[in-house]
Amino acid sequence: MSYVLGPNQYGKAENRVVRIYRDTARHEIRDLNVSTALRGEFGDAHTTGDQAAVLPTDTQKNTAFAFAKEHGVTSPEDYALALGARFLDACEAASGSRIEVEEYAWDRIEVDGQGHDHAFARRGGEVRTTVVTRDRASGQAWVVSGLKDLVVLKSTGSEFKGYLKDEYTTLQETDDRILATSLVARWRYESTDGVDWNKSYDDIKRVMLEAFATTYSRALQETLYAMGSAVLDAHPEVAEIKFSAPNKHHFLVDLSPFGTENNGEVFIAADRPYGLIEATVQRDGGSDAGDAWLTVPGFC
Ligand SMILES: O=c1[nH]c(=O)c2[nH]c(=O)[nH]c2[nH]1
Repeated sequence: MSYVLGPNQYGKAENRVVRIYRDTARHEIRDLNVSTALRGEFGDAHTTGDQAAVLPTDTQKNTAFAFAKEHGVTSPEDYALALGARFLDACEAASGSRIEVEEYAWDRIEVDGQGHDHAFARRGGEVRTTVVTRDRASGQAWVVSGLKDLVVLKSTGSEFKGYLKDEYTTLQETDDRILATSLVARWRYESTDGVDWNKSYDDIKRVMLEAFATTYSRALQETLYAMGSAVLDAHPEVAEIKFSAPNKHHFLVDLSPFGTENNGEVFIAADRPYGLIEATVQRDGGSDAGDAWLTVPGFC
């Protein structure tokens, strides 16, 4: 039997490129998932192992990040056209390039009726949840309501420093980082009577978003505590609130090998592993939770 190489292409899939425009205090964000591929005369790479014609997928990845700064992202189309042309220039063996871009849209978080300068919520929105538990013997009922998949991001106003260090610590302290999470929050109502559930939900969400946007963050832990305290302050009908918040890490990309500065403008959004920060904010001497959390998994 003899074989010939059929259709083939290669590239780097799903580069999570986050471009922040921060020339003024009012930041802009472009959040992309970029997949690149080249096709053409790459037979030798497959059949003889000779990689001379191959522009590595690692280089394609670097180019995707460098172009987010050097060319910019005014639209997925314009960025993809530029990237695709660059690969044809850089790789003679390529007869074609294919750039696929998915863009995640972000809306500014509203604070006092105004879009915040550097705090955003991902468009598409959250899922509202409730768990109601009833006990026949006592006749009691508990309502635990909340939300999940509320993806929020601050492009500044967040630091992480002064933490414990040991011989395994490599994390650099930072005064300015992206803070992002996909929030799960659940709150227990004091009572099942006299609550306007829809109004309460809408305002608790508003209060949480506003606290996220306006609290300078020294850690996600501090931000969660501020959000929880703000909810308890504004909503006497809420007994306690629990959060589960993955720290969606955004790492600054080193563009210096390409002679390009990166002043907090281009990040790689990593999906795993992630910090998982979980906390309860409750009233001092607050009411007994009874069975409220018995069947609610995933919280400490
Ligand atoms: O907000 C944070 N809290 C942490 O506990 C932590 N740990 C870490 O590595 N980065 C962060 N960020």
